[in-house]
Amino acid sequence: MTLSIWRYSHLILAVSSSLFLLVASITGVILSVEPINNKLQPYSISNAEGLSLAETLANINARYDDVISVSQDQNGFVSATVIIDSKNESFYIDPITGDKLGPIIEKAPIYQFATNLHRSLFLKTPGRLFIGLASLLLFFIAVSGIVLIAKRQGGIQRFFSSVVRENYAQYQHVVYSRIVLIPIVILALSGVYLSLLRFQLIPETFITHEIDFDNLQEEPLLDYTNFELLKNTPLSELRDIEYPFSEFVEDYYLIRLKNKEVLLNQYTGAPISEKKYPMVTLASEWATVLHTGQGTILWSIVLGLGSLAVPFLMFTGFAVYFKRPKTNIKNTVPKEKARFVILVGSEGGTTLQYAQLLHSQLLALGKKSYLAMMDDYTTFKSMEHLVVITATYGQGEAPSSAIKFETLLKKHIQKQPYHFSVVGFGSTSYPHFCEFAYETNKLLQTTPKANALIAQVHTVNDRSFEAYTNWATAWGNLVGLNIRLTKPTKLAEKSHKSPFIVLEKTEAQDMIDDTFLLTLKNTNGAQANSGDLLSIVPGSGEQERLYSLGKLDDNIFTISVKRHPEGLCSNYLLQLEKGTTFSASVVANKNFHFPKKAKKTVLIATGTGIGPFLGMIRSNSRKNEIHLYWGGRTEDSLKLYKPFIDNALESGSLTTFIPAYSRTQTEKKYVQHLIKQDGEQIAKVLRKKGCVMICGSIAMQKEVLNELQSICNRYLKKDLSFYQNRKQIKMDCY
Ligand SMILES: Cc1cc2nc3c(=O)[nH]c(=O)nc-3n(C[C@H](O)[C@H](O)[C@H](O)COP(=O)(O)O)c2cc1C
Repeated sequence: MTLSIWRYSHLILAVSSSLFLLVASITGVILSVEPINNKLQPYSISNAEGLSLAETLANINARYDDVISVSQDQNGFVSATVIIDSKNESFYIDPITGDKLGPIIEKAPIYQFATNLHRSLFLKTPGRLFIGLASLLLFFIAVSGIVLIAKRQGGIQRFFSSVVRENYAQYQHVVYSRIVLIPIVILALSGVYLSLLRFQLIPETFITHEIDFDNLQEEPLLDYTNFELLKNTPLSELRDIEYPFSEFVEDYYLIRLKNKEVLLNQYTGAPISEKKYPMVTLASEWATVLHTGQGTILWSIVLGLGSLAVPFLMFTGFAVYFKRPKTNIKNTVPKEKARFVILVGSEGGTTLQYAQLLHSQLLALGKKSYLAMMDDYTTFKSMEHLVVITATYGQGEAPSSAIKFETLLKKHIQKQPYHFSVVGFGSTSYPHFCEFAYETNKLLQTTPKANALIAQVHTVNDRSFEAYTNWATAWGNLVGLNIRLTKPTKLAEKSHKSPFIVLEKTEAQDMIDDTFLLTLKNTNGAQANSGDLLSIVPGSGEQERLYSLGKLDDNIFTISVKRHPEGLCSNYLLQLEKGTTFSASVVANKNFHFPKKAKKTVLIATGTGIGPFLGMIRSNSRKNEIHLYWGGRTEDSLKLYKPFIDNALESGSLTTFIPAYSRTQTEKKYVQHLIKQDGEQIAKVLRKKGCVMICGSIAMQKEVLNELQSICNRYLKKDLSFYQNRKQIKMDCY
């Protein structure tokens, strides 16, 4: 079944049962306190479990003349019903001394109220039916939830591997449901069972004894303390024992043990009848204990927490659904007439939102653009340009709107030639970054009539609007259109601007490879760490640009900037004078913070990617092992950072610095070559729970990841994803 079917089933089940589940779970939390409260009453006697039934009865009979019955409840509390002054009295007793301990616990009104609401909503039979159905739906919700988590995590074997955080509600929903799913499944199933029992859909069977009254003997007479069964059965096995009603031989001891019922001749102690409880009875008891937690504090707490989690999961689950972008598409141009066809592979709807920006812009430019999902692929008679924009899910799999794309692509061969371009939306936090986009690109390359406009897939990490718009502008140039996408407010992050003062700046004449460093002081104390991003908007109506921050001191940061000849932001930053104040905001990038616990870290960067690492190395006051691999063009390229690196090596905050220069020798050397060369040492870092951090271009990231994968295969016999999931590989590439 496809992911979307599971997701919709999960949602519909949750919506249809939400009110009942809310009532049942809140009352369930209240009811989970009752068994804990009961169990904590002082009626449990240590050492009593070792007593035999014969000893227990002897102790009680010695204290009371007329005993009617002795019982033991789920808490292990022993009670007796005796006649005192011609009146029946029931109370808890000490089975060793026979002392009266206290009155039988009565259900407090709050528990009585909660029980009625929980079982039947005070609606008697219809209420019981609703609650029974809600339990069944809860079971299906839990099962579909398990499937969804397994799919999201990339297989059941990775069920408990770390969850990629996309937003608060989604993260909490997945993390907490993994913890409470098992108790919820048990609660739901036992609830269904108890409802079926109540409606007699599971027939309750009762024990009936056949007694041969004519053959009951009074000889050989034995004292009850010598009855075999009473002597050999421990008290812990007892549920209750009813004494003979009279001295007639036809009256007997009725003994209910945990697994059977026995009738004992009161004179000889011979069993008159012995019957094991039927499976249904035992199953019903188990269902009751599992559902109510009676008799165990630990299970009651688990059930209480499970019940408490239900409203929380409902809340976060609905939040996930309502936060999901709307995905309805309205086309004004019929597909037969469209020159531009944009196909989207999306699951959560964000990719579609981005695609809609391009579609609207094309329409605004008077172009015939048609927007559809990848699974709507068909014959497009006038198509000249196909743009496929797709997310990746699972382990590099298609999102739900692109599952049939491959089949459809082979089925509907276009008559006219056309150009195609593929944009991949994904996240470098997942092991198979944008893999489905790469596969789609490969597929299109072998499709008749399809010609690549841009051979490479353009990847967009973590919905970076900047990365997307860069591609859109480049694509527009190739097709002769001036595409300038503007970030819709709904995609804009809410960030608070702070004033930053320029403390230091590489002078234009000192720039190497068009790169310069800016040292900035934040004057109103916005908190940031190395690896967080500085968002700068170079002019009103312009898109933000993000720069990775290196924290040099409290409120002092550095950014490493590559000037692009036409780059609005890089040129804006370059012309800032020392002492100038400008406005920017900090965007948290928690996944790219220096690891707190790792003793050894490998940092890999090219060009300006070194920026955040400068801050991380500076903060390494504990002198943990840090190895920095850096790729630049020539030795000259290092000039900007050299004083810093030399200083760090001298102070011990950096252990080794290994550069790769691509233009100093005839044979080009890149960081991935260094990684390959030092594979064994890097494997050791990963094995010792150390961390590898990568910052720089996506192209470099791809090569380095390939090398890391080979290192993991060769030295560690594990897939790279194993370390990615443990956050031992951290990346921030652009
Ligand atoms: C369950 C799940 C699995 C994902 N798996 C991958 C993956 O394997 N590779 C990748 O690059 N991105 C992966 N992503 C990230 C998405 O592709 C990315 O967030 C994308 O922007 C989602 O677009 P959509 O909202 O249009 O579906 C995954 C996201 C989720 C929620």
